[in-house]
Amino acid sequence: MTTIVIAGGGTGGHVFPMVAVGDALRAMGSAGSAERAAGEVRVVYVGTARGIEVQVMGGRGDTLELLEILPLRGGGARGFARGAAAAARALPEARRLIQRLDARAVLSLGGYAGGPAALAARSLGIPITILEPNSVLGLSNRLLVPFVARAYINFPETARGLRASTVRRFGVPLRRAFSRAPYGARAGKLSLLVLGGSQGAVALNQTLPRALARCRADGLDVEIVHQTGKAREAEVRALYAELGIEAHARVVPFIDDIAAALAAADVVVARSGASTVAELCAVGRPAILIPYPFAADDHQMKNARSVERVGGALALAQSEASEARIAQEIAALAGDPGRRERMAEAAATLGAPDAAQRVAEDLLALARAAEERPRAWFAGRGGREDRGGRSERAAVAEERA
Ligand SMILES: CC(=O)N[C@H]1[C@@H](OP(=O)(O)OP(=O)(O)OC[C@H]2O[C@@H](n3ccc(=O)[nH]c3=O)[C@H](O)[C@@H]2O)O[C@H](CO)[C@@H](O)[C@@H]1O
Repeated sequence: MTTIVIAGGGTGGHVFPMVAVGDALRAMGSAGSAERAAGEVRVVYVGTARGIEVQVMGGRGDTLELLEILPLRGGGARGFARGAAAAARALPEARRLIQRLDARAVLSLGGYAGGPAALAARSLGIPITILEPNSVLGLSNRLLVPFVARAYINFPETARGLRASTVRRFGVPLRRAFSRAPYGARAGKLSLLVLGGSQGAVALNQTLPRALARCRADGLDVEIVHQTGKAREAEVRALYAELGIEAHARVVPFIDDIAAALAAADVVVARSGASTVAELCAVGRPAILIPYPFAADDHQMKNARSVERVGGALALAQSEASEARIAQEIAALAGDPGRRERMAEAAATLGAPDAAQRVAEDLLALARAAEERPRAWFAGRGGREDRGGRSERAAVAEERA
């Protein structure tokens, strides 16, 4: 059996690609698959108690191991120092965990747990890889760059600063449900889907109801499905009611089946987290993207611009995204089904629904190649020295026995 560790977490943007790769790996190791002959595949997720991995992986019955780690970003210099100290303390714990799991490869998505789990594995001579769905490498993945055997990326510009031999541009791994859905642009009623990312978006919660009210006051037949984020639905529902348009708005905190919601939408108004954008493109829907303005290195704007450049979306900075402007853009799209159709087509050119499968295949090949090689090969490249010619794994197995 080959055990692969997928580490990271925090928000949906980290956790859902982890799940996507994990499911693809398991499918490859299950009966009926060509890779099955080489043995079963076990996937273990490593995260922290603070992220949504606890709910997501917990809800799916996956194996999730938790490390105790603090964020490096967001608390200023003192917060960084505290986080770095906690990460350093987490290393021995992570090392014991990787040894206990007998992991053959580690994939880090960044987030709190990704760095320590991957560094621990590297120190044991186990190949490590990173996955970066955004155009700019996250902090924890950036620290791992010198040690990685592979960097799975989505945007071409992410390759800058990475060793070319390690780069594989497969896209953002998506859960299986996401695939191209035919787009029947028609005049008449417009179904709008508002997505605030895994946590919802306060700015969209405040602006979209008012924009919808304007559209309807101007005689447009627009209906809305509005995802608000946890514990925000009551206030958003109240706003639609106050504006007298509650009959035209379905307000929900979270949507379990985003693929179906996208397929049912004529136009999507959304934040531009990497997975949201990738899912939009995989399904092929026109969008108005309003990036979260405080994302690290403004990466959401870069995500949005990449779709805008091919003609699949309109990217609106939050400072420009007034209710009047949004209403105006919705009206323009409502009145031009041909344009919407072209945007849907354009967005779909960026779709990569097979990214999870491609990452899984490459990762498994890497793990199996490493299994066959003496551990000293890795140790010679910066990993820990082999003990007396025996592989580290053999030494660990002996210690355990
Ligand atoms: C505020 C912030 O820093 N956000 C970051 C976070 O966003 P966030 O966690 O919002 O991530 P994404 O937009 O990338 O992905 C959201 C994921 O949650 C799922 N989903 C969302 C809502 C819902 O109701 N149901 C549901 O299943 C989506 O289908 C998607 O798979 O991680 C992304 C990936 O690193 C980054 O690009 C974002 O900048």
